[in-house]
Amino acid sequence: MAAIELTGVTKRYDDVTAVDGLDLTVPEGEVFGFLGPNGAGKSTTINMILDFVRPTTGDVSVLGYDAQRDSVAVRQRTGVLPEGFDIYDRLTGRKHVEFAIRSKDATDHPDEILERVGIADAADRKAGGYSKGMRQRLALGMALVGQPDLLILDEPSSGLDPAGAKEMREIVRTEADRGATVFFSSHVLGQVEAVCDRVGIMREGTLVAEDSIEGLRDAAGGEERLELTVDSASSDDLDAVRALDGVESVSGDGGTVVVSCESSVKTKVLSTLEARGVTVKDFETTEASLEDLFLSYTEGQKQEVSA
Ligand SMILES: Nc1ncnc2c1ncn2[C@@H]1O[C@H](COP(=O)(O)OP(=O)(O)OP(=O)(O)O)[C@@H](O)[C@H]1O
Repeated sequence: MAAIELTGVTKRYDDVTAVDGLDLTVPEGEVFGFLGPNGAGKSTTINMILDFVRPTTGDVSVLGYDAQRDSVAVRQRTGVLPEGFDIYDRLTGRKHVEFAIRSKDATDHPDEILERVGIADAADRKAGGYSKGMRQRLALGMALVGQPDLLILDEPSSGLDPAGAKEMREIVRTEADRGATVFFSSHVLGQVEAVCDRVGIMREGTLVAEDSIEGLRDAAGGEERLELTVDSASSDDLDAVRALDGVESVSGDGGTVVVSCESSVKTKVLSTLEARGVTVKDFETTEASLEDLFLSYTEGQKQEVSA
């Protein structure tokens, strides 16, 4: 069963088509990064998954349920970090989490949740006084309540400092390891790269790419350059590397081997040399920039600077 399945989903607002014939399947247990520039249709898609917005046409199924008919069941098993999360200024962080626990009929301990998201120290402070990043951490904590089968995180890194963004990624991984599906949106590829199994890139309401990070790298042109320092490599050794699928060019002068190849064959290059008795003392790679690739998929649209 897919955790999320959208089939031919379109959402129109008067003359704006926010989402245009979208087909998207996210298997259970996957960490899926949903990317795209401002206005690409990410929030609209998330809102349709949660039945906050109804599609003009098409079907949305979530955790095996019809997103519209069974929206209560979907929300019960889903943890959501919404975009622009509203806090209750007068309530403490702990009260927020207690509220989430009650509304989900969950048994979590509020302090454990607050500890996980790094704001245990501020548990008894009114959330109105929290910084932007602390609010974001609180929202993430509330989403984690009840061990949801599906986590939907809309721009989870927004407002987080680098340490917070890293902690967020670790939490995403931990949740995935216990079997949850994680679907999160971002307009910064770098933030999802380290944690996603797969990404989808939206542009003007359609999915323009859907792949693993590795696959995206290959699509970036495969222009990865691998520079190896070896004890000695003969021309036969170089020929053996040249013969590998995905290797574009090989040059070398005995002590150095330079290979242009698809990123997926990097390890094959190393193991081929080592199997031939060549000792690899050191290596450096220059990777294709994913951010450049992301822009190549989405360019032509106005880009706002991300928060
Ligand atoms: N309620 C609405 N009424 C009219 N147009 C809307 C509405 N909601 C979204 N849109 C339009 O649909 C398009 C997609 O918006 P959406 O919020 O889904 O994009 P997004 O990818 O989430 O962008 P961002 O990264 O800025 O949050 C935009 O052109 C937006 O103006």
